[in-house]
Amino acid sequence: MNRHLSVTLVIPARNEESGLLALLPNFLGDNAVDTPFDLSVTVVSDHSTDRTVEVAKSFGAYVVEVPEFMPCGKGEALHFGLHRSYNADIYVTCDADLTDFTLDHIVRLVEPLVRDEDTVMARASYSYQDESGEDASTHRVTRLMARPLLAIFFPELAALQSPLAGEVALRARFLKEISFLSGYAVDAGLLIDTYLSYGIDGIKQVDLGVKNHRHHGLDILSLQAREVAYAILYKANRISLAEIEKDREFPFELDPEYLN
Ligand SMILES: O=c1ccn([C@@H]2O[C@H](COP(=O)(O)OP(=O)(O)O)[C@@H](O)[C@H]2O)c(=O)[nH]1
Ligand SMILES: O=C(O)[C@@H](COP(=O)(O)O)O[C@H]1O[C@H](CO)[C@@H](O)[C@H](O)[C@H]1O
Repeated sequence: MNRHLSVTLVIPARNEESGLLALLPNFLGDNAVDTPFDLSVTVVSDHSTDRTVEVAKSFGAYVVEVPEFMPCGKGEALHFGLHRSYNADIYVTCDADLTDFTLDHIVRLVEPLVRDEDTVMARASYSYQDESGEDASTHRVTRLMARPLLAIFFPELAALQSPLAGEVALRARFLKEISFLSGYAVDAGLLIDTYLSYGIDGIKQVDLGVKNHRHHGLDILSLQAREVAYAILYKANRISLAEIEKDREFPFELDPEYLN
């Protein structure tokens, strides 16, 4: 890798002050000197009411705040943050609640894009087992809903271990070509768009071992599952935008006007 390559890590964060306190020291501050490329970090505060903004700034991250007029949502935050970040060759995204996502993980996610021009997306692949080797209560939306539904409509994507993981490296030129879906639909939307444009060979998996992160209860997971199901059905042309929107409070496919 080389120092002329610019990489921007974009972290959507809604009330993540405690997550960021654990995560940001992994690659900002003293650890920043070791990057094999030019790395900048953008934290996108999504209507946070805690100290997310102050904590991110205290580590030297570039902070953008989703404007009041935009709805909350992971897709909204990523959409806004990616476009408000400094120009980079490669963008990496990660969730703010990961406890042991490090500079090494960023380097490993970027590597397939550096090695092969035809790779557009490199995505984290995590174990379903915990450190003791037991099947863990993890990837619940993935295993119970997303992979079975992908197996029906996009079988090649069902073979991915962690098709919803938020830890992804993306080539900048690809981001200019795609639309963003709102809320938790964004991860599945980006994945399927990449696949439809570049095929399975455009996507590489990077084994990052065990993922340690906060686990939501079934109420939030059920909302997540619905949004991811919408994304898969919509991209499979099995459901229309009108059908989705009558069941939602905000747009499913994000309006580029949000970026102006
Ligand atoms: O309305 C939201 C919901 C989530 N997120 C961020 O999106 C990432 C993933 O969300 P979450 O942790 O809820 O998903 P999980 O990984 O638990 O499925 C986190 O950094 C959140 O702070 C956000 O910016 N806005
Ligand atoms: O992988 C999954 O099934 C869900 C829930 O994860 P856990 O069961 O709490 O490990 O989490 C992912 O899906 C979300 C919706 O697409 C993404 O936003 C998260 O980044 C991802 O961790």
